[in-house]
Amino acid sequence: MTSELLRCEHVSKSYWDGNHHLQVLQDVRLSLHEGELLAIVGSSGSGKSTLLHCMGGLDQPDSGQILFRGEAIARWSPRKLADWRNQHLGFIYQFHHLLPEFTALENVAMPLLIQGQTAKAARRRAEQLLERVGLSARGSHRPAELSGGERQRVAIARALANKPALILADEPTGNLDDDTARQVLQLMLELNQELQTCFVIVTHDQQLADSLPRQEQLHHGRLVPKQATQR
Ligand SMILES: Nc1ncnc2c1ncn2[C@@H]1O[C@H](COP(=O)(O)OP(=O)(O)OP(=O)(O)O)[C@@H](O)[C@H]1O
Repeated sequence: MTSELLRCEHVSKSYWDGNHHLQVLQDVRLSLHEGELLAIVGSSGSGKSTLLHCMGGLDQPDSGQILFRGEAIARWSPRKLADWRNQHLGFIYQFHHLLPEFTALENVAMPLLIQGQTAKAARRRAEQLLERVGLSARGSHRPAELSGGERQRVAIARALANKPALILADEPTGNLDDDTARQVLQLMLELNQELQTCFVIVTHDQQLADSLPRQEQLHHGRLVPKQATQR
């Protein structure tokens, strides 16, 4: 059994919409191990993105806590939180969020340059990553010159640049046709196996979640057994 990477302990979160408190997460308890691949599934508005944001320290729970390798991230200073994100986390979004004025290679190299690597080292690693995601011939293309699936492959390569322990992916295939979505998902599964990088993949696609090794279901902000959402 590998050791625990991230734990959500009794995480609850609500938003105030001007008139009411909207309870978005309720007593979420979740343990993730190094190298795991987990799908978080649930209908629109069930709290999936909010939970992912809390896991990545981009949003704070009202109560409960998130622990990374046993340390409560809420205790960290904003600087430590930012350093932690840079060193240990990668993010993938539904819409790739690549920088439009930079090439695929430059987009992948960017986190490495920000981390202080030399231009040469960053370029070499970016080239290796683009090759791994099947895009070595596309390094000089800008995002607008790539297909949707290629853009997501670049986004995956960029998320992996810093060799993170954990990748948080919010509907990474939500904007792709079925075939391309399957290929992108397959790539993430392979990378999870090869690199032992832990992936959390948020999706509302039950079929996709069923093809993954582990899934947790959110229903009105609570983690529930799968059959409980089918009522
Ligand atoms: N910053 C915010 N302020 C107020 N309400 C919010 C905020 N962020 C999210 N919500 C609300 O919280 C609920 C859960 O949102 P969340 O984005 O986590 O759901 P989701 O399961 O990811 O949905 P989807 O699949 O549609 O992206 C929604 O009702 C949403 O409107």
